[in-house]
Amino acid sequence: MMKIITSAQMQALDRRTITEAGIPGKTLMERAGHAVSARLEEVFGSVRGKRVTVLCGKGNNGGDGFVVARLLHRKQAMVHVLAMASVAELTPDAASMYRQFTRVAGTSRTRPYSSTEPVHTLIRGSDLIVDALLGTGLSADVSGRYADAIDAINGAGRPVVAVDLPSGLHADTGKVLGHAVRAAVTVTFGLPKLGLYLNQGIDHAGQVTVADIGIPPSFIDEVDSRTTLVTGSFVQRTLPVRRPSSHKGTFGHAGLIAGSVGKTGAAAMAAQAALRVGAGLVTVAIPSSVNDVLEAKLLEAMTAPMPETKARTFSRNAFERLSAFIAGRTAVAIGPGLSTHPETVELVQSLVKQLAKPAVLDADALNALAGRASLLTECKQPPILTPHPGEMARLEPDATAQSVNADRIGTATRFARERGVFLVLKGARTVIARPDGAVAICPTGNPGMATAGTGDVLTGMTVGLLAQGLPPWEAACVATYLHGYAGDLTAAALGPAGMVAGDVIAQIPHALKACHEG
Ligand SMILES: NC(=O)C1=CN([C@@H]2O[C@H](COP(=O)(O)OP(=O)(O)OC[C@H]3O[C@@H](n4cnc5c(N)ncnc54)[C@H](O)[C@@H]3O)[C@@H](O)[C@H]2O)[C@H](O)CC1
Ligand SMILES: [K+]
Repeated sequence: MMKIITSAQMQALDRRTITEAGIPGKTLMERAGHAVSARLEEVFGSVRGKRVTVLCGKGNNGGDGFVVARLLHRKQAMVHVLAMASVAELTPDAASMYRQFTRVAGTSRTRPYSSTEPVHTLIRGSDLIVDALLGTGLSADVSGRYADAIDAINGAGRPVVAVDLPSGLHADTGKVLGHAVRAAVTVTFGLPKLGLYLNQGIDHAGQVTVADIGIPPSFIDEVDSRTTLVTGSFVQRTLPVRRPSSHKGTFGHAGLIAGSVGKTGAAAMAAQAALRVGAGLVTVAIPSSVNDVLEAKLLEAMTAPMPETKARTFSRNAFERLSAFIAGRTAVAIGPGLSTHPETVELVQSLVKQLAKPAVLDADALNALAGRASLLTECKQPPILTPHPGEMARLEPDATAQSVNADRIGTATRFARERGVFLVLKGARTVIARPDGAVAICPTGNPGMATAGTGDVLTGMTVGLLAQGLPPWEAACVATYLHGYAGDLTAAALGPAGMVAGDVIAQIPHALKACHEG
């Protein structure tokens, strides 16, 4: 995992690196510029012959921009720099990089930014735009020429690469201070900043990559941050290993308590997802009258028909058999498609109270706990809850989906600590919290996943990893990352509008393979 930090923490790391590790600020700036230039070509291809407009602020963010301009000029891009400040107003490092740029490109390649038609035309005529106006030094609402520049960038409808942060975005809160650049790609330096993963930060940052610019790891270890980013390397080293001697039993037996009349699809998708993420065996406990329907949908997964109500949902008479069902599994998931029939709600509450297996509680199991979250402290093992904001609001007194989304990290951290559970608060971006107060943010996923059933898929993937022996924290983080990764592969292949949950299931093996290979 990678620590996520605030701009103040980044600035302190910057200062320590320069003063204690003796790495000059200009070296950091040069490395930052190289990282942006490399990422720009990785995403958009060779810059040779392309018109690239670099907008540079008066601080070190602007300084990074002058480095990018010089590097792209050397790669035969047609670079123009629009400077917000005269060289006399620049920070010393930025001024030095400005002079290095004009030395190789000539002063004709740079001009002062002005809110005039020729400048706007130049921006609109770019193939690519580099935003080096403001970074962690942003300290007030953007106005005046900076606001005009940001609006001109956004109005040009051209791909934008943001240096460290999209200008105008608050590094700690992800809030837009008046005006903010909408970037296709953001290259942030040292460590990820919280604002890139919160609120409007997600829309404005685009694809975020973190560039290593040589901050000493010991300094990073000393930063006090309880928030981390789930990374591909964390997933790669945490995924279960399949040794040649492995057999079905090695990968556990996942049990699902799911489904009711009209909602067998949720059970089927969760079961398929559990198998696709590598569980050895999967059995679905299902109300008896819809058992045959479910069997028709499933090949590899088994089913266990259970006593039901007249409404064809789990009945309280299923309690003993479901308790034995849970005892016979490596891990269980309760919830997809259960319905909120009063008898089923009562049954779920009784099962949760005596849970003594690694477990996932989702969907209608969470709805059964509405107003009864105190039952969770009776679980013998802390379960993983996977609410979306609406389900989260029902678990919390006086909460709404809006109030949950207004403070996603705080809500998830508080609930996980108070109830002693692992909490996956779904949404953009998904937040994973654990009983000791630590919290992780998942960088994968996209709006195409806002479609019926993707929650059931995540539930299946999570219980599938629990069944393979991953502890709850690792299972929750890895399942969420893989789920979002499979969703990203699906959106890339089918487009975000037309994709459905079943397509995400089909991409799970590809996401797994990509994460294994690193
Ligand atoms: N390890 C790293 O993170 C590195 C960071 N670098 C880059 O440096 C910037 C931070 O530079 P700084 O000079 O502190 O501030 P900015 O360049 O972000 O801001 C410039 C300047 O702008 C003024 N300002 C603040 N708010 C506004 C506003 N609303 N409107 C207009 N002007 C505003 C304020 O005076 C600032 O000083 C960081 O983001 C990185 O890009 C290093 O160069 C490389 C290593
Ligand atoms: K910027």
